[in-house]
Amino acid sequence: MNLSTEAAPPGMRPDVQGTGPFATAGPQPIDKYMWLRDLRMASPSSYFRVLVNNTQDVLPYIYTPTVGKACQEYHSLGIQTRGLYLRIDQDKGKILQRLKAWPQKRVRTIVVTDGERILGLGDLGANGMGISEGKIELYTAAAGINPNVCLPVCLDVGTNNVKLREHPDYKGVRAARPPQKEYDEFVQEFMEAVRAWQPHTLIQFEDFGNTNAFRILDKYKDDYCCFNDDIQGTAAITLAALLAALRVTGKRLADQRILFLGAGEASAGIATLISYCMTRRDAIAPEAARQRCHLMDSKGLVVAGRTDLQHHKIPFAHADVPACATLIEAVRAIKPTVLIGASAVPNSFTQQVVEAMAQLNERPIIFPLSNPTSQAECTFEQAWKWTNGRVLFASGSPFDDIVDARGIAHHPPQANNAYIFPAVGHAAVLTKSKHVPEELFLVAAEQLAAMATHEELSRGHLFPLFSHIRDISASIMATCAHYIVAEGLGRNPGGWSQQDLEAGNGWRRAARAAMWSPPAVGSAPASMDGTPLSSMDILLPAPGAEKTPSPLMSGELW
Ligand SMILES: NC(=O)C1=CN([C@@H]2O[C@H](COP(=O)(O)OP(=O)(O)OC[C@H]3O[C@@H](n4cnc5c(N)ncnc54)[C@H](O)[C@@H]3O)[C@@H](O)[C@H]2O)C=CC1
Ligand SMILES: CC(=O)C(=O)O
Ligand SMILES: [Mg+2]
Repeated sequence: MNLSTEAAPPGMRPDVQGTGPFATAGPQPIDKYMWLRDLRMASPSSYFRVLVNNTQDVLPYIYTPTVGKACQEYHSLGIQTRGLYLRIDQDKGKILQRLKAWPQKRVRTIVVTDGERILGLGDLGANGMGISEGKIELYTAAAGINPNVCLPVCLDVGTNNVKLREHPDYKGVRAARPPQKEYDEFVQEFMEAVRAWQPHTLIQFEDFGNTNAFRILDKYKDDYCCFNDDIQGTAAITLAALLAALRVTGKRLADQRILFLGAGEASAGIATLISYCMTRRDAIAPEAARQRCHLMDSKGLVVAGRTDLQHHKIPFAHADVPACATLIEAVRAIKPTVLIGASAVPNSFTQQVVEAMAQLNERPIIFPLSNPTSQAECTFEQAWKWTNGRVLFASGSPFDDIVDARGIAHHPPQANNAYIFPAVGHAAVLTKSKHVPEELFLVAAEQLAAMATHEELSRGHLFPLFSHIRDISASIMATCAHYIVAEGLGRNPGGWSQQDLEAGNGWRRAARAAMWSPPAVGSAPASMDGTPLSSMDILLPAPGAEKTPSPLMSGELW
């Protein structure tokens, strides 16, 4: 549909600074983002129908890459957030009080950021709320968590982004990030307050800077139902992509040599899970498995003897490789079968690097994972061209299809943790899991890796398309929920007996039944657990808005 010819529905912002979806110049992605936000406020049922029925089409607008731009401009977009800000200068010592005063009385899923590392865009302070909002929408769209029980949170502890915090429109705390002790006390107060307020709530840490992310995860992972999406969710999707690629090449995981550009949350998380998987699948020793993973940071290859290494890099500091300052040197020294980018350095997978990978491997596996698109290490087109179409590719943000000389379209798979976290998180919520064990990410990855059909694999699709995400999530949820209960960490989903769960596809049916869906057009807007959708202040539609036909619902999306 052409939004530029549509009239703005009543109650909706017609435009953003004159370039909106209804302007004659045609809508920009950020306008579509704003339009969807407005639709959510005006008519939540319509919004969730759009999201659930068109997830793949809408994904680039509510999520990467557009959410990156939205976070960069959040302070000047006139956004009214539905999330909860907790400010270190005003709410310290009063977080529980704030939570108890919040209009949602039942919350089961929280995505929380402190805004320090938003995608590959750096410290965006309070603007990071946009990422918590975007991720929480995917819990509903992809895994059917009732939106009434979802809460995006931003811990506003200040920002070291001086330009942003001095901007006249910036609404966050206008101070530098605090010292670690003060920061840790604030996070601790938040964790305890959430537990006191809502004991069975899953907490997803999102886009924290890596100096805090690893420490926070280590501190809370065994005592709280929580996980870090950038470390653990990313690990699972990347392992899934790799295992699916190996279904194409027919090679063993333990025979791979994997080189990472970037040695932060994503890379360390992926390398840890891959090596763990090697020990489980191919029965090799943990040390030998880690030897197959090589990380590069901004100072060069991570090798034994370097004295400047953060804690999370040390397991991957090997003695049997030379110090390499550049990626091409490292490719020549290590001869990787797999090249993974999680550096947020655009164009770092140069023609020389990609061609070297193509010389070393019949089917080079190349995953530029950095987000948003502007930070990707290379594009699909480049990887395709420089390997003569032999690449097995997956990227963090979406790229266009390539049509080859025979007219066959090749769709670049998206290796984004959005395939994983909604289902893993919903499984933890459904079973009231005490915590989120590391093993769950392995279970989820193996499940997803097996899903693409041989026909899909032959066209480079490592996973089924995101348009099937609810089916994908149901399978992952079922396996994860089963695992949690079998390990004694949680309980059977409410209303399901052991006998029902063990019969036929019992766990899958239970997962499916737990998925909330928006009400059909014309029916009363009620949620599956009986809570009226309109009972929550944040989701209150404008009077009569439900009757307004949405142009988004009338046919093809943009
Ligand atoms: N596809 C997906 O699902 C996900 C993608 N990501 C993306 O991965 C990127 C990195 O995220 P994190 O690991 O969490 O960040 P991080 O800040 O923890 O790590 C970044 C790493 O890149 C390294 N680096 C920076 N400049 C470099 C250079 N010139 N050469 C080599 N290494 C360099 C840094 O030293 C650091 O080790 C981001 O763009 C993020 O959006 C992160 C999580 C999930
Ligand atoms: C996808 C994601 O979590 C990130 O880029 O940070
Ligand atoms: Mg993230």
